[in-house]
Amino acid sequence: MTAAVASLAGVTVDVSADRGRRRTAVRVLDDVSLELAPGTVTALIGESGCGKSMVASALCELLPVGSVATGRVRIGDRTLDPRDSAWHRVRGREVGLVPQSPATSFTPVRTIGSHLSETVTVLGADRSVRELADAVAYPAWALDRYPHEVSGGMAQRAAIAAAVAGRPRVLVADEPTSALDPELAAATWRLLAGAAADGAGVLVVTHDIETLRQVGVCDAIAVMREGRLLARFSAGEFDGLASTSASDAADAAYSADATTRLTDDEYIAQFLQEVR
Ligand SMILES: Nc1ncnc2c1ncn2[C@@H]1O[C@H](COP(=O)(O)OP(=O)(O)OP(=O)(O)O)[C@@H](O)[C@H]1O
Repeated sequence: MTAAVASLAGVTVDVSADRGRRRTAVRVLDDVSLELAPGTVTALIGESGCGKSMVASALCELLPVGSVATGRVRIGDRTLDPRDSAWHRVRGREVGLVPQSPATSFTPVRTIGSHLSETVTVLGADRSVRELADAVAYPAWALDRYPHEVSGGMAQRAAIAAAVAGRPRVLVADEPTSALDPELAAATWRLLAGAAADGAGVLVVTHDIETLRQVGVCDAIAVMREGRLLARFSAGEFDGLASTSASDAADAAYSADATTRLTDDEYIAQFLQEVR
């Protein structure tokens, strides 16, 4: 296998939470190991609250304040501690993040063009604002628009333009299609696949595995449950399982009583069912 462009090795994260009058630590990631190969798109899936966004945050060191992380994060040739000051230079340049709500992640008092211009300057990007806009099919006439004046799809394109400006070797997108209709979702997946075609290792957190698979740009699928990474499949393995032996387990999982706790295999089978 080609050397990974990013990896998590045995990453465990505890965040502190209020429990009545006491503060307790809640484990949100439990010994997670994951590698991203260059030129590939990996989808991270699993039920709500299982820790997908925490994995994305760990790859950018954007974990909640007060969280305690152990394990290793490697980006390119660097192994970074969670509080390493080098993260300031790594974010944007080596790891790009496409946020879940691009329209609200931009400052409302500045235009999209102004945001991209600042990103280009800060990162010393090798493409102009116009070139970045062209790369993601963001219309030049809309660079003077404020974030609230553009559609969800346009805001998403602008966010991807900002994330790829520094030509990061790792691109992390947290539910980038959650507010988009299927057509715009497919266009977003293709843009992210374009970053992979340029050599990046791309991780997408998504509940939209069906559209992603339909577009045919997904190389690997990792399944999470309760802070653990249960399994990682190549797209071919996933398709094979979805169409054959897993079907029975999926049917069993779907018909299981709501109070019945699924086994890990049944849990995985639920997701196979979605793309069958
Ligand atoms: N800022 C935070 N502070 C404390 N706990 C948090 C914070 N963000 C998330 N959590 C907790 O961490 C756990 C994992 O959350 P996470 O957002 O990673 O799940 P997810 O799989 O991305 O969910 P979803 O699909 O609903 O976005 C959950 O128990 C959540 O309540």
